[in-house]
Amino acid sequence: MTARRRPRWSELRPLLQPGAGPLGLTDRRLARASSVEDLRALARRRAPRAVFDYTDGAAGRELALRRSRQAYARVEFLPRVLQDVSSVDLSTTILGTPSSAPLVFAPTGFTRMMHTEGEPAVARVAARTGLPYALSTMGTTSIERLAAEVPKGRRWFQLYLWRDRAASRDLVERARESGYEALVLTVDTPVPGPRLRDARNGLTIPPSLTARTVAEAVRHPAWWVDLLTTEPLEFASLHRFEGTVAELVARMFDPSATMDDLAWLRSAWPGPLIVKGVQTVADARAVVDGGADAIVVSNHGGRQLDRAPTPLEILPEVADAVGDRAEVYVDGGILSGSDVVAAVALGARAALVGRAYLYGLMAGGERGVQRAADLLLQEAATTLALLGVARIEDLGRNHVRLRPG
Ligand SMILES: Cc1cc2nc3c(=O)[nH]c(=O)nc-3n(C[C@H](O)[C@H](O)[C@H](O)COP(=O)(O)O)c2cc1C
Ligand SMILES: CCCCCCC(=O)C(=O)O
Repeated sequence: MTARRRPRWSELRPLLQPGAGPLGLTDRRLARASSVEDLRALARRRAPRAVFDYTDGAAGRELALRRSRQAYARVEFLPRVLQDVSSVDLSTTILGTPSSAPLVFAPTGFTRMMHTEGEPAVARVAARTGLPYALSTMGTTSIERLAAEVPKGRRWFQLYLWRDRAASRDLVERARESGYEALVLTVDTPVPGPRLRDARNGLTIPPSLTARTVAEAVRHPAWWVDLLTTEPLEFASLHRFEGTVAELVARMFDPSATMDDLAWLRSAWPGPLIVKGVQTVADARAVVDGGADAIVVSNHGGRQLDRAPTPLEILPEVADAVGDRAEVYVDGGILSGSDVVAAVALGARAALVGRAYLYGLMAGGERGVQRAADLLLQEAATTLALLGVARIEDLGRNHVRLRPG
C-alpha cells in the first residue's frame, strides 16, 4: 500500500487562487479582455497597489509617459483602398533573424513580483509567438535558469552597468555562455528616476510585511497566496537585493559610465549589441559610431527623466540619421497593435513593449501574457488590412501623417 503524501503548498495553489483553478475564472476574464487596457483593469484588481503602481507608474509628474501615449493618438493612418489584403503578413526580421512580427518584449525588472510565474512565463509566450524577449539585469530569474527553462526562444540579455565592472563583465560572460543572442545596454539610468508612487507606497524589494502590506493582503489574496507558496525571488545576476528601488540603483548602478564603457562592451561582447535609451539624434549617431548594431529610441517608459523627448516624435529624425548603419527600435506608451503599426510606419524596425505584457502577467500569469500578445498581433494585422497593406515590410511614411500636437 502506498503511503498518502501530503500535498505541497505549490500543488494547492491553483485551488486557492480565486481567479484560476477549476472554475477557470481567470481564463474567462482574460478571454473577455478586448484590449490591453482591459488587461490593465484586471491587473489593478489582482495586484497590491504598490506592485501595480511600480509597474504602471513613471517618474515625476509622469509627463513623459503621458506624452509618449498621446503621441500615438496623434498618428493618423492614410489607407489605400482596393488592395488585396486577403492575407496579411506581419513577419519581418530583427537583427537579421526572422520574427513573426516587429515586436519585442522589453526588459523589465522584478517581474516575479507582478506574478510568480515571472520571466519564464513571459519568455515562453515570446518563444511560442516568435518574438524576442530581453531578460533584465534586475530580473527575478537567473540568466542560467531562464535559458534552461526556455531554451528555444530568442533570448536577449539587458545589462545595467554596475559600479563593480568585474561583476558586469561576469554577467556578460554568463549571458554568452548561456546562449543569449544579443546584449542590450540600457543607458538612461545613471541615477534613479524620481518614482513618486513608489515613495508614497513605501515599496521595497522584496515587499516587506508592514501594516499597509497586511491590509493589502486582505484585498488581494490571490497575489499573496501566490507569493507565499513559491520560492523566494532570485535575481538574474544571482546577487541579493533588499531595499527600495532607488536605494538599489544608487548603490549598484554606475553614474560615471561613458562612451568608453560602450567601447569596452563592444570588445567584450562578440554578438549583436543594442543600446537602449537613446533620446537624441546626436546620441544615436554617437552610439552607432561606437559599435551599436541597433538602438532603442526610448525614455524608459517615462520612468527616468520626466519631460524627456517623446520617442515616437523623434523616431523619424533618428531613423533618417542612422539610415541602414543600424536597426532602430522604439518603445514607450505602446498599448495596441495599431501603435506598433504606427511605430513601424514612422521608421522603426521593431517596437518594444513593457507594460502591455506586464498588465497581462499581473492579470493572469502566462495566460495573461499570451492574451496580451494575441491582442497586439491581432490588432496589428487588422490595422494593416484596413490600411490596404498586405505585408508589414511594405509599410512606410506615406501611410501616416501626424496631427498637430
Ligand atoms: C515595471 C517596469 C520595469 C522595467 N525594468 C526595466 C529594466 O530592468 N531594464 C530596462 O532597460 N528597462 C526597464 N523598463 C523599461 C522597459 O524596458 C521599456 O523601456 C518600457 O517599459 C517601455 O514603455 P511601455 O511600458 O510603455 O511599453 C521597465 C519598465 C517597467 C514598466
Ligand atoms: C530606477 C531604475 C530601476 C532599475 C530596475 C528596474 C527598472 O529599470 C525600472 O524601470 O523599474
